[in-house]
Amino acid sequence: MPQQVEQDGKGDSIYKMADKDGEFRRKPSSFRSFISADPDSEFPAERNRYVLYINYGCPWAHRANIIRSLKGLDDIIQLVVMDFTLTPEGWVFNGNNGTMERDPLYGFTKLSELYLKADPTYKGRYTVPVLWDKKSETIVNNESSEIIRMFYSAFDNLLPITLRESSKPGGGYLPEDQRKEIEEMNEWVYEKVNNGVYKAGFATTQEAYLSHVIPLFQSLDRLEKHLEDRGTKYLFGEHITEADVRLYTTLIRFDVAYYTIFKCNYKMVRYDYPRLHRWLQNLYWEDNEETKGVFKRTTYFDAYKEGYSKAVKGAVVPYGPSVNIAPLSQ
Ligand SMILES: N[C@@H](CCC(=O)N[C@@H](CS)C(=O)NCC(=O)O)C(=O)O
Repeated sequence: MPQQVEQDGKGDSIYKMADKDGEFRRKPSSFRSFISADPDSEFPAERNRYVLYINYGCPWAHRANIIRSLKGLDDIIQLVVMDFTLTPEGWVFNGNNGTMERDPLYGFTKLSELYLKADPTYKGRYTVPVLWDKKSETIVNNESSEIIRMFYSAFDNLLPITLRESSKPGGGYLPEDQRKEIEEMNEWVYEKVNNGVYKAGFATTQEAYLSHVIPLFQSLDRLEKHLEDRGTKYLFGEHITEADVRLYTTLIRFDVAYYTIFKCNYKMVRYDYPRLHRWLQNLYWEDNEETKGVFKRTTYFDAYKEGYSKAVKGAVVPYGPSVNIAPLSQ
């Protein structure tokens, strides 16, 4: 019996994501501490003290991976990459797909071991991303929306001036003057798009599926209109904000994985949403001051196709599409 399923008692298989009523409900994350620039805090920003555990398939882990590199924290926060195939024992280290054979810190083979080291009484799901503190040997935080916010500025004193939020022309990844608007968008994009694809994909009744897939496409229409009305390169102007990062990790998986595997097939980004498509292409292909080539470098299409196929319990990976993302000239 898989450990996770035993713990939350939700069914006979880890692959069964929906509750009895056919609805998939993502559970709140449990570890919610913050790294701080204050040297006297519980988790002070220090070089080589923290480790980010991810896999390349997960869109929430992808957010954290993108911001880690955009912020120039690659040499400050260690990255540990696990296999993207969900097993009956949860996420594992196995050396597959170019990932690590064992946890480099403790030699663990399962992510659950890390959670239980942090808290032997832990009863939740063993999710990525995880931000680990090597000094106090515990999980600082396992909620991506909070991990990325720590990365924006907590380590700024350790970074060259140009990489600090205070020197960014647009005000950084969460500019104070746009914070309200960005947070408003975060809310519905999370509910209807980021998590909407999962709620459609893991639904086990027609009713549950339709109740999520329809609002998903209405929200993509709304995002397309937002870009049209604003006429800006990114969602909130000429600089990347967290709204762009949070949407990117879902849209880059859309045509290659969610469209087929999660049955989100009413429209395709590439054919039906010209502005979102161009926005996505710019983020992926451009290598400039804004993107630093990080979006492309952290994108793994094969992991999306294979990882999601296995997560919905089918071992068969879709053959297409023939082009993962069209070049910028198209
Ligand atoms: N709210 C969390 C969600 C993280 C999450 O659900 N991650 C998925 C992978 S995409 C996971 O690890 N699932 C394993 C499981 O639920 O057992 C975050 O944003 O960090």
